[in-house]
Amino acid sequence: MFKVRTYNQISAKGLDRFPRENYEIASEFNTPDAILLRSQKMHDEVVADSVKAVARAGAGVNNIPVADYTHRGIVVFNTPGANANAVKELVASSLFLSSRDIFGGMSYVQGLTDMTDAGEMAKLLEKQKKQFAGCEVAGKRLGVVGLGAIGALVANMAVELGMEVFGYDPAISVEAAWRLSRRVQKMENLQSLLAQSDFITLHVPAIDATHHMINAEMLRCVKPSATLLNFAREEVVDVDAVIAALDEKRLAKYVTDFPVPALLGRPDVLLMPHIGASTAEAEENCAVMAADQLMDYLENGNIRNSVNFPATKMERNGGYRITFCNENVPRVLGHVLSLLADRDLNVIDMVNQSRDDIAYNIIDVASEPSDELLAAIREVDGVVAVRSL
Ligand SMILES: NC(=O)c1ccc[n+]([C@@H]2O[C@H](COP(=O)([O-])OP(=O)(O)OC[C@H]3O[C@@H](n4cnc5c(N)ncnc54)[C@H](O)[C@@H]3O)[C@@H](O)[C@H]2O)c1
Ligand SMILES: O=C(O)[C@H](O)COP(=O)(O)O
Repeated sequence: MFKVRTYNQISAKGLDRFPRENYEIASEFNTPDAILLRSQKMHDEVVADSVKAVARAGAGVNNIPVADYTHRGIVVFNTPGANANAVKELVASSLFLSSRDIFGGMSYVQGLTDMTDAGEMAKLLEKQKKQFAGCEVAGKRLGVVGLGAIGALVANMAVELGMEVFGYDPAISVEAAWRLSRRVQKMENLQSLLAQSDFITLHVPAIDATHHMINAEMLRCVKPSATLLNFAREEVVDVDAVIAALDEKRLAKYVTDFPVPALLGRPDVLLMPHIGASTAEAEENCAVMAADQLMDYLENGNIRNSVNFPATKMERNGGYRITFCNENVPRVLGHVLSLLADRDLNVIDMVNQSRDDIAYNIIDVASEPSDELLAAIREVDGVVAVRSL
């Protein structure tokens, strides 16, 4: 029986993937085999040595101490692209909400509680509507920073809206480049993108390289009429620099899914409570994908969509499966294979993959590995974690 500890609100569709005859799912377990979460901050959480994997039902993993888990042999998964459409749709809404005074107009109408005569009201609205006029997004320039799962959808959507679209992503993957409309123009640097965009939308992960990538210096490049949209993470933007730019009319508007108190009460900001991925569809997609990846790892040792371990898959063709991960240094695999040979264990099939400092191995053997063998593997210099499946 595997125990999966959940944090946050995980879609029931995802939880239903776990067959209850093999899995116990609960938000309280002292020694779970795996953790399934969304935005729960794990940096200060004590995670038991029993944990073999952590699945993030979502994209961003900055809430997880990934490097620490890697050293402990804990595989961290995420669900690339599973919530991208939800974010794209919120960005589309935000383009419209920031270019037209939809909120202002709606609250003005709702405030006319003293009116009783429909004719009078219609006359008043026709007279007052000019205060809520705005602009169209068609024909405007959108700069998309980060062209991964979300950025590419946003860029393509904006092309369809008739916008002129520019993209900046120095590390774009081949698959992401294939997904991108040919009408998205490639920018060589962030400053050039910022200088010509009417709207700038950020879709990069929160990593060291993107910390405060929008800062005072970068904000000096933007047009005073520009709107900045941040649906990526709070850390990507230096919010003090944004407030200074808004105060000095060097930036027109800031729209973000990551509000801080200093932004409250300003007419030039639109603040949302981190709802980019909060649709039934996205929550379901993420939870199902995360659950499937976790089960394949717990039951078969296969790794798909991990952010710290190499993608590894080996079909099961009978026999008994041993998996182990080790520091990515010479002789560890050879040493483990010699332990198998010493015990006359025949290898049916094996795979060895590495990623940065970590290596991961699946070995299928003809007879059942003993506890003594597993303990001997665990003792090999450089081995971090061993399992028999
Ligand atoms: N608001 C929300 O609810 C919500 C929902 C989903 C994701 N997110 C955030 O959006 C981020 C992106 O999600 P995704 O699914 O598109 O991820 P992704 O990994 O598919 O794409 C990220 C892209 O950013 C690019 N990139 C990295 N560093 C860059 C840099 N310095 N400059 C320009 N581009 C850079 C990468 O090359 C990649 O193409 C997530 O990491 C998460 O923080 C927020
Ligand atoms: O990185 C993500 O996937 C989003 O920020 C969504 O976070 P959530 O799952 O907490 O809504």
